[in-house]
Amino acid sequence: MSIEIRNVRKTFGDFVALDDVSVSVPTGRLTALLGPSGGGKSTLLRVVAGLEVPDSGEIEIEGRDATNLPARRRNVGFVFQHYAAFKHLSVARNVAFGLEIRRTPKPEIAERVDELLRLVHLESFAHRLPSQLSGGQRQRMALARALAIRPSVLLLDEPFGALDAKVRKELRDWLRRLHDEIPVTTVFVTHDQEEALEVADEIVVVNEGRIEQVGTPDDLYDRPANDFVMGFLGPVTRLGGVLVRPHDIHVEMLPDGVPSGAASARPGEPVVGVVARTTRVGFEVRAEVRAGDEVVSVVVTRAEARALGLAPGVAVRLSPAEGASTSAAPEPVTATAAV
Ligand SMILES: Nc1ncnc2c1ncn2[C@@H]1O[C@H](COP(=O)(O)OP(=O)(O)OP(=O)(O)O)[C@@H](O)[C@H]1O
Repeated sequence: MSIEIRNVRKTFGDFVALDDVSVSVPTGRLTALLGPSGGGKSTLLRVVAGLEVPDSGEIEIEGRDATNLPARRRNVGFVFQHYAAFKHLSVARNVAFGLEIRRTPKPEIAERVDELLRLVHLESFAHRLPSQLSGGQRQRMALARALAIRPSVLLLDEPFGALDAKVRKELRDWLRRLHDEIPVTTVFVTHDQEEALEVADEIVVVNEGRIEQVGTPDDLYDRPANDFVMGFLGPVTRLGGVLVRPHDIHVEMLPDGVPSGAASARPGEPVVGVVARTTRVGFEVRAEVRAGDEVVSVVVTRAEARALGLAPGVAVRLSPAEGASTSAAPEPVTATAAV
């Protein structure tokens, strides 16, 4: 394991930002800290970087106790959402900065900067000032700068958060490829579940100062440890007392309508209801089915919707599809999330 976080507690006044957090970050992997705003992701990253001192607990980096090491001696590279470049220095000098303060010999610096600028596809921008770069290019420069010192771990705090959706997506793909090329142990913070599912090898779900679950994207999506993880990783709907993903619902038509008294199914049993509304979004059809007191969200493909004759007013029987992940749904108020 590259980073071991053991029983870390961090408070700000009365507020508990991290509550006895323990997690291991595997070597050479791309790990996402995922969770809602204010959950403690950035605080956890900052504790690992040495920018925040925990009240108690331990941090080990590459087998070495780093709990009391200052940030500059932890050999970590760090990139923030709003990257502060040296405005008056060229891109190349910004990338070289960490090496210059470490008194690395000049020819070695020049070679390393060339290599890094090639890696982040900024070789033709070496002599520009940061203000002459786009937001995405600036974040790539920030990554090159963080990598310059050959850190044993790379910590990224919402590195693409401030960019527009298209650039964000491009950078996300690029980060995945970059990591495959140079597999430095990398931890990045995101509140975007799609970003975590797409990019990370491993996801740590952080909420209210605690770890909810650690696993691969598949583990978390298919085998969520609890309702929170299930709801956070993708849309869920309430179906007869359980939570299920809207596309994991098997739909059958009831040509004779809803049998009387059939709406009160027990948890886990099929539910019958009437389609209230259908909406086509791209290749999907989303349907709202009114079943007793519940409104169930269902997603099927256009072809399925056509084959079934799914339309407002028709009666259907709904059940979790084979192999669907389900979870108990204790709170009707929050159970039906937007699809
Ligand atoms: N220096 C500080 N002083 C007081 N409270 C703080 C400080 N830093 C963080 N907090 C609080 O700790 C909690 C966790 O913050 P943190 O930034 O770690 O959350 P986060 O999960 O990264 O959220 P976001 O996605 O919004 O950045 C928040 O409620 C925040 O207000």
